[in-house]
Amino acid sequence: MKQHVKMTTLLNNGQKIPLIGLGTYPLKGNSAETIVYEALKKGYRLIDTAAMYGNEEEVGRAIRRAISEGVPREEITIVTKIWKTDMGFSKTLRAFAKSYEALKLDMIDVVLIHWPDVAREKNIATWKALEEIYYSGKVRAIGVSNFSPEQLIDLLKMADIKPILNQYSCYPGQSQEQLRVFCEKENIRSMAYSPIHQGGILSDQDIQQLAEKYQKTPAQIALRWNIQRGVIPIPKTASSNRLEENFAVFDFELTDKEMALLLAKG
Ligand SMILES: NC(=O)C1=CN([C@@H]2O[C@H](COP(=O)(O)OP(=O)(O)OC[C@H]3O[C@@H](n4cnc5c(N)ncnc54)[C@H](OP(=O)(O)O)[C@@H]3O)[C@@H](O)[C@H]2O)C=CC1
Ligand SMILES: O=C1CO[C@H](CO)[C@@H](O)[C@@H]1O
Repeated sequence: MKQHVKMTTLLNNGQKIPLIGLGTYPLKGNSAETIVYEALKKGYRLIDTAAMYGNEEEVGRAIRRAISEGVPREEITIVTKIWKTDMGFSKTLRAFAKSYEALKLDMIDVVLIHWPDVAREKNIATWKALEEIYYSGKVRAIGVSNFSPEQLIDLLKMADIKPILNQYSCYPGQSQEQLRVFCEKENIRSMAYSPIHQGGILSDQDIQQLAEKYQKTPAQIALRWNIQRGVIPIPKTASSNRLEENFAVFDFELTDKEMALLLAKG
């Protein structure tokens, strides 16, 4: 589990980001803190949280503890998000201040708009607030989640800072290929939530056959598929064993034909 140092890619601002991370919804309290700490000790370097998850304090505590025990802060990417009800310029500034206070890390690596609003003006006002937060020096990068190509095009028209990434649901069966290609063309990194479809891909027969071929699990096949197409998966688990399983995806490679087979699922 110590391969993390090379397991990074670059974002459009030159910032390094790991190829896989840990999701934390709906973990709270001790279970959130324990699994985040354990993940960092086992080599994970990307942690996804959000104000809406109600676990930023625990996540921050786990990260600070791992850092105090020698995990290099500069290797860690912490992602948090501005929730729907906190959108708009001043509300976003206030929401970020709360997240910043809860996480208690001097620098937040990535802050995302959690969901686009139907009102274009609200997305713009929220983005302008994120830009102001970026200029304040408290965040390293800003991005979005659940944005379509159309919503991204709209945002890009008025953005002084380009979104660093777009986090959306993505697994074999919901490849979101059009969105992925759009993001790649715009140099916006794709990040996959629900990368194993909350367990929904485990019984897929093609995935099971590939798992057998590579002596891997179906979850590992689904995670590897996203990694090979440049998408960063953030599987959630509360289990120590699955934490290790989900991270052990760097010792095999799917063929082009196998990549296409999984892509064709939708
Ligand atoms: N931006 C957004 O709007 C959203 C972001 N997210 C983020 O993405 C993360 C991941 O997405 P999520 O929806 O949780 O879905 P996932 O696809 O990560 O699935 C998580 C579920 O799969 C189980 N699981 C994990 N690993 C394995 C494995 N190797 N084998 C079998 N089962 C496994 C977990 O159970 P167990 O814990 O028991 O292992 C859990 O029930 C969230 O935690 C959150 O951080 C999620 C939804 C929306
Ligand atoms: O991040 C999230 C976690 O899961 C929730 C329930 O599916 C989503 O609504 C939310 O976007």
